[in-house]
Amino acid sequence: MTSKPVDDSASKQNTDHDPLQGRKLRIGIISPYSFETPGGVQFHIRDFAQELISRGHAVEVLAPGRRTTDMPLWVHTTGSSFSIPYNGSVAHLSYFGVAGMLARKWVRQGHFDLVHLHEPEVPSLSHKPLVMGFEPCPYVATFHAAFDTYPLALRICQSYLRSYLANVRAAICVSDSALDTARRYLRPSTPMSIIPNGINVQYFASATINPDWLGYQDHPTIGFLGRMGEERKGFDVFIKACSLVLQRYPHARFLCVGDGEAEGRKIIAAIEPAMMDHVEFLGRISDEDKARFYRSLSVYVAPQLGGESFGIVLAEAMAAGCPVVASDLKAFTDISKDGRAASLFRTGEYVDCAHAVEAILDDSARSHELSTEGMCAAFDYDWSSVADQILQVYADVLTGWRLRQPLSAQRHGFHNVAENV
Ligand SMILES: Nc1nc2c(ncn2[C@@H]2O[C@H](COP(=O)(O)OP(=O)(O)O[C@H]3O[C@H](CO)[C@@H](O)[C@H](O)[C@@H]3O)[C@@H](O)[C@H]2O)c(=O)[nH]1
Repeated sequence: MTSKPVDDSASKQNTDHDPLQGRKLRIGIISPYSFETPGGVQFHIRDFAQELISRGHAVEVLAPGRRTTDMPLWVHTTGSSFSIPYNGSVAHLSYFGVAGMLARKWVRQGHFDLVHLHEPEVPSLSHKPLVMGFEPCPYVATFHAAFDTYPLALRICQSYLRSYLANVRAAICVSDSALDTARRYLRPSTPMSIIPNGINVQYFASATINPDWLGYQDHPTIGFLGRMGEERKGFDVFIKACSLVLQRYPHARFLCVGDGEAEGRKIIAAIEPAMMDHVEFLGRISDEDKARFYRSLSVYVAPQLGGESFGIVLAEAMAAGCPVVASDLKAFTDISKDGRAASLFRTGEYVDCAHAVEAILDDSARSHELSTEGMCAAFDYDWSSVADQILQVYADVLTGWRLRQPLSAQRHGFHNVAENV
């Protein structure tokens, strides 16, 4: 799946040239979620900010929660957050008290050319500048969420959100599923583009193998990565499938990365206690180890049950050349190029999942084919092209913004960069 404009008014995608023609921007990015816990949106914002900085743009990020020592200096935090269950996950947000005032002050003092809001429909920081009717520069929004069942709370708030999101000048949706979400809140006239999440392909492709995690012939290693305690991540499907694989491959090892070991153990105890001796919990690992993990596995399994807007984990594993077995969710089917770049099984069907894993372990040619196809497909998601596509949206928005300014402001060079785009 590559970037594509959703309608005629959507921005043109062009990766052949610098969309900003050499201009450097001051960009503010607001995350709805705390950076204290790992998550797809936070990783996306962090890596995109790094890509922009490497291209010479000035970037500041505002997020809920507290600062931790591993956060880059350009990440600013509100100092506190609260947790709520959201789309099958637990989200750490800032909304009440001084959050709105902080967000407004941060936008005003940042003197940004453009502010990029992530998931502005979520009651958190990225929603605040819109609610306050405060628009010193244009707002672009990225929609990440995909819902299997649309939450009642969001349905109730739909018309309220529609009125506040009217100030979004362009929307970016990470997939078709995220576009369905965005369409509920945005006016049809808002330009919307589908631009996927990004990864650094080279980082994964060149990671060194970890001999401890390396699978070989009759001793394969099969991996899971994600929050094990969240039902939608499908850890139970993984465990049940693994117990079948173990019957064919008694020396197989099952390596599990991510938060939620305690919940993971409870799930195993409840459904397949015999698997306890064969599952190894590696906990939350560094990004470097994550790349080495994917590089070393015989097979990576993505058994998610729903609520996945994109599936960044598939793209990561594919970039590392790891054969992937994934549930046939819409977003995963798109990334897998309809099953050519990853082997798909019916969502939730652990027997199918086990068969798909065994088909790869049984046949080295199949394993090699998936590895090669996956690596090729992963290039669609490399930051080099994903960032170009986002910058093209910025360029279009800034041009439109400049045209909206009174002639006197244009003449005096206000919104300096927009003027030159
Ligand atoms: N280093 C490290 N990274 C981790 C770990 N656990 C998870 N991650 C990383 O965290 C990111 C998100 O992983 P998921 O658990 O799969 O996604 P999510 O937070 O539910 O993300 C949602 O948004 C993404 C971005 O739009 C979507 O891609 C995804 O499908 C989902 O909708 C991925 O880059 C994944 O590698 C860990 O222990 N260590």
